[in-house]
Amino acid sequence: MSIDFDVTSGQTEWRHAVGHGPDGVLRQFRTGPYSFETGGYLPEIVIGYETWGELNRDGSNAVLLEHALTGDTHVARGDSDTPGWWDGFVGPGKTIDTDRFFVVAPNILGGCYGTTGPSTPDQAGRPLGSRFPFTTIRDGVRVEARLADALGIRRWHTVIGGSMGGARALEWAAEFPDRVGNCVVIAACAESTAEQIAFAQIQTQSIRLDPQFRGGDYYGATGPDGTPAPGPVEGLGIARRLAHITYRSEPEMDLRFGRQAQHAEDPFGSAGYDRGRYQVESYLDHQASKLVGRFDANSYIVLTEALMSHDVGRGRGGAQAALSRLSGVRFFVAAVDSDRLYWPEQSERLARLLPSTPPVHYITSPIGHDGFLTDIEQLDGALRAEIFT
Ligand SMILES: CC(=O)SCCNC(=O)CCNC(=O)[C@H](O)C(C)(C)COP(=O)(O)OP(=O)(O)OC[C@H]1O[C@@H](n2cnc3c(N)ncnc32)[C@H](O)[C@@H]1OP(=O)(O)O
Ligand SMILES: N[C@@H](CCO)C(=O)O
Repeated sequence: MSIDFDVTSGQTEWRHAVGHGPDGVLRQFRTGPYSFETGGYLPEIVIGYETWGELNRDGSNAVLLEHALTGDTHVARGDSDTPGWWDGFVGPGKTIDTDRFFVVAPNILGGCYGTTGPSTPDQAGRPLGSRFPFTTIRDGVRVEARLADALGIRRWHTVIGGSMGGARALEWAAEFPDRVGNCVVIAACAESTAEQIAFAQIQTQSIRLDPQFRGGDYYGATGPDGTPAPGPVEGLGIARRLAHITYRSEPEMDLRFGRQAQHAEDPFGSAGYDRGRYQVESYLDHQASKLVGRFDANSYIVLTEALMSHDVGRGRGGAQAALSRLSGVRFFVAAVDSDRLYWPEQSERLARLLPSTPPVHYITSPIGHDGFLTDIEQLDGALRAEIFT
């Protein structure tokens, strides 16, 4: 499918300059036309990204930091007013020391934080919506390589990410092994498993089955009375509720919420009917409402399906063959011990398939998968000793 496309017609003032301005401030780069792995095409892809620190003369201190599913480019506060999602981990004197390293964090292809995605308008100003091509993690990496070229980075000192960010980091190593010095894969695996795909499918279906989804072309839609339609917020909210359960552990939820009512006066019928609200329901409602307020439903589908497609061995003779070729890349593999979405065994398997069979480092946390966000500082010592020496 060919689409006339003009990123300048969007609401955002697009910036074409490449390089870095103030730390932690979004910039955008036009990469040009792109043919997707499974056959789609767009005449222009823009990548939104933030940077911290200075690239040294030989370009050897560049770190690529890949965010997770609903993450964004704002990893650290930098010169901005807003804290980043890995603030304790990236910054002056921190594990990824921005006094020493030049850190680049791009929004993934298909996202909604500055990079071309389904909400990006075409030349006529109409969001791409359902016309946005099927996207893989590999597609995302390939367009990021163009950003690296433009920034003058031939080889990354390190590519690092957690969860989907870990899948992106691994795919970078497999696709461009001579461009990755170190690869840090946290709470991720070699290929999405049947269970991960199953959880993901329920999420994408809950959005698609929302009547407000309108086949993906819900932008600017109005209701029968002419007022703006809400978009598939109910479906997106259900997707986030389910996803969030997988991001947390059963013991943590039980300890935090148990069977407690959100309000002491809430009635609890003996059969669970005619009741008030359990605390955990209120918590999930809150997580849903927060995501709905900050994320585009089509991007959620595109990125979830990209993650379903994650398979480092696809087209490379399988995971073992693909990974066995990566002897020139130093790997650091980490898992969260209580993760029930990316089970530690999957990180152990990934490590076993790598030529160097590195040990798996553990984040010890009762939280579950989200421990790669809340407890990342636990990797400080090992990362300083092995990667950011
Ligand atoms: C690598 C990446 O790029 S990933 C992107 C990073 N960002 C995100 O993931 C954004 C989504 N956020 C999250 O997933 C989480 O907030 C994390 C993982 C970042 C942090 O987790 P935690 O600090 O453990 O947060 P937690 O799960 O306790 O949630 C706290 C929220 O729940 C609310 N909450 C707690 N109990 C209840 C309850 N009974 N009823 C309603 N709300 C509740 C808190 O008020 C708080 O609200 P706030 O976030 O609006 O301040
Ligand atoms: N909290 C993370 C979990 C997925 O890794 C996110 O929303 O992206």
